[in-house]
Amino acid sequence: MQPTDAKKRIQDLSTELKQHNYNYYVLAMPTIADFDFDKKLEELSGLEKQFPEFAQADSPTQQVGGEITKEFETVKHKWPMMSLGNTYSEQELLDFDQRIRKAIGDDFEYVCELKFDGLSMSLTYEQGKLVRAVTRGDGTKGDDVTANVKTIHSIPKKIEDGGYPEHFEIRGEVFMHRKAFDRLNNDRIEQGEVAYANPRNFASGTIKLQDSREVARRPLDCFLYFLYTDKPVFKTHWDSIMAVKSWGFHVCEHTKLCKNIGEVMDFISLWNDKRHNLSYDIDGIVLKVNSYAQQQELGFTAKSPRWAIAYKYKAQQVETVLESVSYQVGRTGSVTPVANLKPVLLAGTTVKRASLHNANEILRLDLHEGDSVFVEKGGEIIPKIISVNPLKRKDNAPIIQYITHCPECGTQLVRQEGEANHYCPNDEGCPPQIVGKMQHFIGRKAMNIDGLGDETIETLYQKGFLHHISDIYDLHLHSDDLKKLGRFGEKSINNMMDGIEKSKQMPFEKVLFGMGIRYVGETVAKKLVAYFKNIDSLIKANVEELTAVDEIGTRIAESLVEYWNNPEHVEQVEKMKAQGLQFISEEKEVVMASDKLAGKTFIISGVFEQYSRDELKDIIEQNGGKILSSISAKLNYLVAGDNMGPAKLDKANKLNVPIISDAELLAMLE
Ligand SMILES: NC(=O)c1ccc[n+]([C@@H]2O[C@H](COP(=O)([O-])OP(=O)(O)OC[C@H]3O[C@@H](n4cnc5c(N)ncnc54)[C@H](O)[C@@H]3O)[C@@H](O)[C@H]2O)c1
Ligand SMILES: [Zn+2]
Repeated sequence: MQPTDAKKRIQDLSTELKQHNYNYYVLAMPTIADFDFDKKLEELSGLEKQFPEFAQADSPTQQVGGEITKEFETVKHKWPMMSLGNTYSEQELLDFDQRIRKAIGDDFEYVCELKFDGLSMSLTYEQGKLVRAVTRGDGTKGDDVTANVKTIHSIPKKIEDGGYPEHFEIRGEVFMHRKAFDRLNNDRIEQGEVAYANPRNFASGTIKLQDSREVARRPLDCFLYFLYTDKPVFKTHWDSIMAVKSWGFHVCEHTKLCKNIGEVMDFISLWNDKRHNLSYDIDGIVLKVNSYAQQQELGFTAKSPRWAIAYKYKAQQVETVLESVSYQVGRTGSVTPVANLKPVLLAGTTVKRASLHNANEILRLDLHEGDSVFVEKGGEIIPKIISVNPLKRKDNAPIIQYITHCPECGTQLVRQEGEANHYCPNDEGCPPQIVGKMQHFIGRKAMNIDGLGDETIETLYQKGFLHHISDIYDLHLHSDDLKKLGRFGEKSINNMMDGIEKSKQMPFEKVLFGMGIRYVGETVAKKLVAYFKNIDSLIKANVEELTAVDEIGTRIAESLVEYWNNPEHVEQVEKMKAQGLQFISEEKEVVMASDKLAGKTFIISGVFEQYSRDELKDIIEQNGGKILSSISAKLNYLVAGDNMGPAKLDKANKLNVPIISDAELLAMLE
């Protein structure tokens, strides 16, 4: 390669890889397979060796890929959190073993561990108490996510028995079991939210949430695999890990002490098959030189220890033929293209379909009719088309054109600026949307109507009884016609009517969630109801007022405004009000406890140990205080808990707003 070309390639690769790092670590939404990422990184590393004059100081080859965020307090790591060298080749593993032998001789052992596919976490314990949890961040500094990590059950908040050092740091991988991922991700898809591609991304996205109560709802687990102490306590990694286990930490039972690289290879091939039976994802094996003294002799590179390496499994791939592309329309109108494939066996199951995600993905693949495609089942649960085999493309094969009109109702599809997905806007006339909305409404998490199921909804829609959610509450007017259908007995019709009647008592937040407005999931519905109290104020609210609510961003706000812009939706609400559904939150009667806070204004931010934010809000209001929606010079107090965003803190400081703790707030009432 010519120097000018090399210079350009190095620049391009660096820029591209930095963007991928951002997508992966910060957004938890990568757009490229790990294998391709690693290949590009390897190419960059090779070029930098050949042309060191063009290597950038902040090259992705020299730094851990993550970043610290603005949302959490930044903490400097006492011991840097590094990456691991990695390889996909057994030959390179043997080379690694040779290098070690050259440096320290033949007398050493390896500890082999599974390489859990999650995110690394550093936990600090003092006197046996968990005092801090910090993400890897950029390797030197990380985000303080203690409040969120405290919700993980398998991490001890306090160690019971003695025998542990007074101060220690322990590191491990936070991850989500596949079952929990499937369940929660399906909920997201149902609510029209962006789905996560795999459990790793879900875990990583979860740890960075601002609301610890939401984190607590998403079950995470953690395996520990490094111990750091000020004074040396153990001689080997193995001994430290065994001790850690005896203190009550979760250490993976498959960790194995290996005498030589041969035993390591056996471990690798054993887990190549067995990994599919684990309840969580691993993406490889980590081997670490066991003795601490030998680790010290070997030392570190800029980015990773020389005494450890990861062997990564290549995701299994097969080649098959694309038979057709079909399009599914979901309850929220979102259109998902699906590739129908010639059935093929992959990682133990027959694969017939693969998700194509959206129009961009079809473009990225440059997909043509009848193409031969490579399909992969990696961390992703749903198989994915990785690439096309251009050699097998038939001459004149037409390119796959994304549909312009809804396959279910013929309406022209829309695609909002900045969004990847197409939508069918005809939510009042598109069958899967109409039926899907009603099924969502009666579902367990929404109105939970007994005596009415998904199939009945489908039938009643087809027979012309149901079109809108509100029609459910008119069904009692048609019980004779229902009997005539011959499908339902008297008893089941009575049950149905009972269930429908009872559901009128369901609280406003369930009704709002049940309406199935795009991006308004359970939590969002609760927040909106707590803030606006009744549907009329919610309908009137503009984007600015909506985003003043804790955790409501512009995407949700715009979706709501757009929804209420349709007069049919407002009419529906009026009809359901008349039918007796709840559109006002049951006001907790404010019993004034005192007027000690009269005339004072407050904002509550962050996470508190003893109270939820709502509880603190009640306390303030019951004592005559007022809650404001944004920080201004008018604000009297900012009540700050853990993990408050630094931007808020900054603003409060600039405006000289006093910052108080929950304890100080309570002291004002004494
Ligand atoms: N697809 C993308 O866009 C994209 C972008 C950036 C990074 N990546 C992927 O991430 C990898 C780089 O990430 P990395 O720097 O975290 O390195 P890594 O994942 O290759 O290895 C280091 C990490 O492994 C984890 N780990 C799991 N089990 C472990 C164990 N038993 N012992 C020690 N550590 C263990 C730790 O979190 C540690 O930080 C790349 O290999 C790449 O595949 C992908
Ligand atoms: Zn449609």
